Amino acid sequence: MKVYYDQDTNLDAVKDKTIAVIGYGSQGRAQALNMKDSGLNVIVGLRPNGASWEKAKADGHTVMTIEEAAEKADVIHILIPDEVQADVYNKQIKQYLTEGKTLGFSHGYNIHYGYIVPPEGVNVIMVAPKSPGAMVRKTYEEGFGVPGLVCVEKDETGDALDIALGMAKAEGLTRAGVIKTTFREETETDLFGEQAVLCGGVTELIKAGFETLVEAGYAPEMAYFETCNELKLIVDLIYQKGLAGMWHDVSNTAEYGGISRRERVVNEESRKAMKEILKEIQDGRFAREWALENISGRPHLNAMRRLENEHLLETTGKKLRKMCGLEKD
Ligand SMILES: NC(=O)C1=CN([C@@H]2O[C@H](COP(=O)(O)OP(=O)(O)OC[C@H]3O[C@@H](n4cnc5c(N)ncnc54)[C@H](OP(=O)(O)O)[C@@H]3O)[C@@H](O)[C@H]2O)C=CC1
Ligand SMILES: CC(=O)[C@](C)(O)C(=O)O
Repeated sequence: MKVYYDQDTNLDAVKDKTIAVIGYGSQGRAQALNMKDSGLNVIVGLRPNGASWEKAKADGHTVMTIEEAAEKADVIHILIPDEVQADVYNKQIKQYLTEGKTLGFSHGYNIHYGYIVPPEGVNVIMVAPKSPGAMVRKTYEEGFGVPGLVCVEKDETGDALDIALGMAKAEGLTRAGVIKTTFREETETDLFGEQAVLCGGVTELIKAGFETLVEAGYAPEMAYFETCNELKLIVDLIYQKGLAGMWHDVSNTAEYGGISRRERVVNEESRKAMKEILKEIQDGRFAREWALENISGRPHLNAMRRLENEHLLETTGKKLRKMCGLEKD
């Protein structure tokens, strides 16, 4: 796969365009500030009575309603939650998508599953940082960036890829490296990652390890240190040096014990479950389930949030870090 870096990219295709960032949350704030600091003409489209309006104004942005921003912009970059994008698009954006404009996303979900169907004559691109928004901003301010993906679903003007790469450059992503892929690949791999590995898999592993130690009589603080706090340090090591580098840096005891026992934790059954999770993403079962959950007011998500927040890890983490001087007020 081709990786695009700073030296391969320029801002020519975007420097004279007005870019509307719709939404000012995790991604919206980070991407709007980075593009603005890179000299692009950014406007922010929000709902007037929402929490983001004042936040975006305080950050120095030109803020307006979603309709006004969509009408004024050459590029409309939708950075609101996936589950509300189709409704907002159909009611507040679609009518301003005139020929030659560009519609942008940071996740392929609504285009891939067909919840948003843009009109003819409009570019459809993706600029997707592979990182939470806060790190998109932090690394940019530190002079570097996070890696990202770009996609071109439709190129009506002949420069859709240049527009996507220009936005990626202005967001700092090409400092780390940007890969060109497709809406299908980004959607399916992103959903799989957040379900089976990053958010779902890892939190279940942490909770299972934490509960095993606490139920065996060890102090929650000890269990937290071992299964959560140190996990970050090990993952940092993997991020910097790869799996081999991490095994090199930990003790021989950890290396022997870890490699000889890990398949009793993540085993054939877990791998089979991962394959099933991916199949549900690929055949649309997850998307339909998530759509139904939202139509019915998110009863399951609300219940899961309550249970998750009552978990020992939520109360022990911050309190413990403060007790140990690892976290200031
Ligand atoms: N979170 C992440 O780290 C990543 C997210 N993405 C993708 O980026 C996109 C944005 O995600 P993310 O930044 O997490 O989203 P957030 O949940 O952080 O978005 C919050 C923003 O959306 C606005 N908003 C919420 N609901 C509505 C609505 N019904 N009408 C108008 N505005 C609304 C909020 O405005 P208000 O203040 O008025 O409520 C706020 O400005 C998604 O496609 C996501 O998949 C991609 C990579 C990483
Ligand atoms: C940070 C990221 O890309 C995630 C976890 O997939 C998301 O928040 O959507």
